Amino acid sequence: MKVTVVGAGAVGASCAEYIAIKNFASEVVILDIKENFAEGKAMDLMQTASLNGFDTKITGSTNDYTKTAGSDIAVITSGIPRKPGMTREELIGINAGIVKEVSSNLIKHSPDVTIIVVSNPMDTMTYLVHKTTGLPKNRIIGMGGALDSARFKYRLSEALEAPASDVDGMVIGGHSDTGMVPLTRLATRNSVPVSEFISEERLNQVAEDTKVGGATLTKMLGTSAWYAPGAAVSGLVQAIACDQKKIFPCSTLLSGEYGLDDLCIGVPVVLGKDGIEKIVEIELNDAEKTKLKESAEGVKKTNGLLEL
Ligand SMILES: NC(=O)c1ccc[n+]([C@@H]2O[C@H](COP(=O)([O-])OP(=O)(O)OC[C@H]3O[C@@H](n4cnc5c(N)ncnc54)[C@H](O)[C@@H]3O)[C@@H](O)[C@H]2O)c1
Ligand SMILES: O=C(O)C[C@H](O)C(=O)O
Repeated sequence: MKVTVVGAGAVGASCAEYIAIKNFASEVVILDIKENFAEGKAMDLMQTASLNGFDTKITGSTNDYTKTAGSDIAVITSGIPRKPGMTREELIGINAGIVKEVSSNLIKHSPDVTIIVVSNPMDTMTYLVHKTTGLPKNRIIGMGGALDSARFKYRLSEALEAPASDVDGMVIGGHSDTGMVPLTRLATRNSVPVSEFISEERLNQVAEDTKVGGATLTKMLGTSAWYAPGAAVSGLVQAIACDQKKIFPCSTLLSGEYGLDDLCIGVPVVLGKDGIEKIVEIELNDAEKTKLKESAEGVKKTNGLLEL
């Protein structure tokens, strides 16, 4: 199993590190445009192999896509991150060109690749890859919901004073400060609805904190987060590489599911060797349907800024 990670920055390196530590891939290639940067990150990571006990071979490449040839999965993290006070949508001007060029280069050398899009604004970048590459829809996956759901579980665990491993919950909708839809009604602590443990007001606070999870960290760090994003991407890569058939909320092209059409947005999907093997349509209540519809309108507005 060969995995390419484009972008050797904060998220790309974190993602490569988690993939290696989980030890399921034979090879990870990291590619960046900055001279020797990916090679340096790869060497530094390889020097953790004996310490962390993995056999994955990690190599770096300065913009040489021949080294990525035959990749089964490619992760696109190249592009600029936001700074405090910015929205993800403001990154579209620079990142759209980068994502378009990178996805085209990847496919030239790996025609059967499954692409995971991370660069922001992620739902729109995922849609751009659909519009410009012609890859089948099951092989284009946007990562946002897996991260947002992890942040939701973190906030729930805080509110419940329980370990995150005891908590389950999912965030659907667009990966934006206003568009996320944390499904509080369906969140559980060891199968018990969380509403049995905390007030509606506290649960609403959990949802609001979840939605601004990325912005909160960007304010604290001066740039956006990387550990949880890297871990979330590695979870998707592992689900595909190991044909796990796990459900994650991912950004995928909808054609009527959830009453939505011609956009990529986060909904639950089954991930396995064929990428997105199924879109799971769960029954939403009226309030959730309205929030998802509003979120979709926001994503479509950003998609409208693309020069296709
Ligand atoms: N979807 C998500 O959940 C999520 C989470 C975190 C970050 N992000 C996004 O991921 C992106 C990367 O964030 P980061 O913190 O790693 O940024 P970063 O600046 O640390 O790294 C980005 C890297 O991309 C490289 N790059 C730029 N243009 C390139 C090109 N054409 N080809 C190859 N490499 C190129 C840069 O040289 C840099 O090393 C940002 O757009 C950020 O908003 C998304
Ligand atoms: O917040 C950001 O801009 C980066 C990423 O989308 C995140 O949620 O951490």
